Amino acid sequence: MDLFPADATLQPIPIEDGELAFLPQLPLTLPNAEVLRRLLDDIAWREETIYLFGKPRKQPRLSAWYGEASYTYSGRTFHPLPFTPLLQDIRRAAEAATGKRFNSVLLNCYRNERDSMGFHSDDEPELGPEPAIASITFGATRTFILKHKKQPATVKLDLTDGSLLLMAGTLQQHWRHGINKESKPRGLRINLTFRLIR
Ligand SMILES: O=C(O)CCC(=O)C(=O)O
Ligand SMILES: [Fe+2]
Repeated sequence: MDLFPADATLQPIPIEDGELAFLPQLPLTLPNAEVLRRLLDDIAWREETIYLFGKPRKQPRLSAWYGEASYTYSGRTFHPLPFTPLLQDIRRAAEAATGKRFNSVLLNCYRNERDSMGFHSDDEPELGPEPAIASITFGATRTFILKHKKQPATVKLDLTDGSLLLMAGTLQQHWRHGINKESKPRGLRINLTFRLIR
């Protein structure tokens, strides 16, 4: 009997200038499909407006913040909603799988293949210089793309249903990441990025 099957422990993904590790299935008490359904129904999803060169634009996805610490973003202070029992369970599982501590979560809902996330680094000062961020996916697979800031290096990872990707070390200093729109039909996907805000 294999007591430590490879897909039950966090596997490092070799990458220069940062740390990445992947767990194909985060151990949870509920099946992934049930977690997806509850997150879709229970989270206070918002379609945020962003201003691009002064013009209002709807973000191409739904989002929500939950947790125990307020945070500042683009000069505004946000007060997240308190963790729900399900989010507490997922946080505990993420902490057990990674050995890191988290006190807030950004949720993003990609309704179909047209929803996306622009390239960015999660490098807000309140996350600290080497933040550990646990990215957990439910539902459809989408390709997570990392682009190095100084070199022509690109890394693509398929983030599958129930998986956890840990970003850590100097990754946010050296890489941007995002989710592109796709032309092939994709179903609903919910991603949670757990963070520690100081
Ligand atoms: O949806 C994803 O996999 C990426 C989410 C992300 O980059 C973020 O929440 O900062
Ligand atoms: Fe991010």
